Amino acid sequence: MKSLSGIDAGTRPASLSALHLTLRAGERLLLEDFTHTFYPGEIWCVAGPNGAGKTTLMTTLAGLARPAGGHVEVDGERIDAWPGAALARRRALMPQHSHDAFGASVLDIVLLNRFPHLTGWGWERPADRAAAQVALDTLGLAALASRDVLSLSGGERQRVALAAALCQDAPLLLLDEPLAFLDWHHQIDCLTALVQWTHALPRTIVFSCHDLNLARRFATHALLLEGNGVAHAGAARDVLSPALASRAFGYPLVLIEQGGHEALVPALPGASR
Ligand SMILES: Nc1ncnc2c1ncn2[C@@H]1O[C@H](COP(=O)(O)OP(=O)(O)OP(=O)(O)O)[C@@H](O)[C@H]1O
Repeated sequence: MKSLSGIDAGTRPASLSALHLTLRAGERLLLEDFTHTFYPGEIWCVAGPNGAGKTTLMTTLAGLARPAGGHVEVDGERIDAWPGAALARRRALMPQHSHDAFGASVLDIVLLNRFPHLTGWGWERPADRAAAQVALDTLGLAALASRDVLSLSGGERQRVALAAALCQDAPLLLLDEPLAFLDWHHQIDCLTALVQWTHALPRTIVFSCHDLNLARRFATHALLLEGNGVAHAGAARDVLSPALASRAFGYPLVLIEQGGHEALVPALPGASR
């Protein structure tokens, strides 16, 4: 398999592996015996209908939830064997929801994610402030650095959460619906920034997303969960195809093409496909 970085998967060390992973929600089987390896330079979109298990998978891949079967490895080591601070330097998780219990500046909120890099008394160093500034600049948030996070709009707060995850400077980023609350312009800006972020080291990004068209455009690969134990993994355009997406979402989708653009859209009732 080749990624956008142009490096053969076989010659690179794996960032993240799922080995015989089985996920359940109560009695419901979400994912069964899933084995896959994620490599640097790859941007994976996790897609699937509501309740299919995207958040459950992201949380499990981050090592914050135990799978019903199988296990996860980061850099070839079982995730449950990693010391917490060392793991936090290797992988960052942006959860689906973030709650602000108290007011603080945007810069301070982003700086909180430098905790895995702090040493001694735990005071941040110039390098930590520089990393926070880079993350804010990357997401076009520099002008908001001194604003109280409680005064931000939902979309601005979402971008701050993404900046905080970038500031952690981990080579593996797990982002649960990073585009929620964002308008199209900001969705595209964020995805463009993530593509550049991925190629810089290179890093690996796994993000969940409901917009199949943005995923087809920006992700190198896709993991489509059907929510019944079945998952499809591969090149984004192959996996997010009309046939597989129609099956996963339980609604017929068609691919329309115009002037080099492609879009998956719900089929009109009664229209020929
Ligand atoms: N603690 C829990 N106990 C029982 N069921 C749970 C629990 N947490 C999640 N679930 C169920 O697990 C299933 C998968 O949830 P999950 O949040 O992973 O789905 P998702 O694909 O991220 O959904 P969405 O697109 O709506 O965000 C859902 O049916 C949910 O109700």
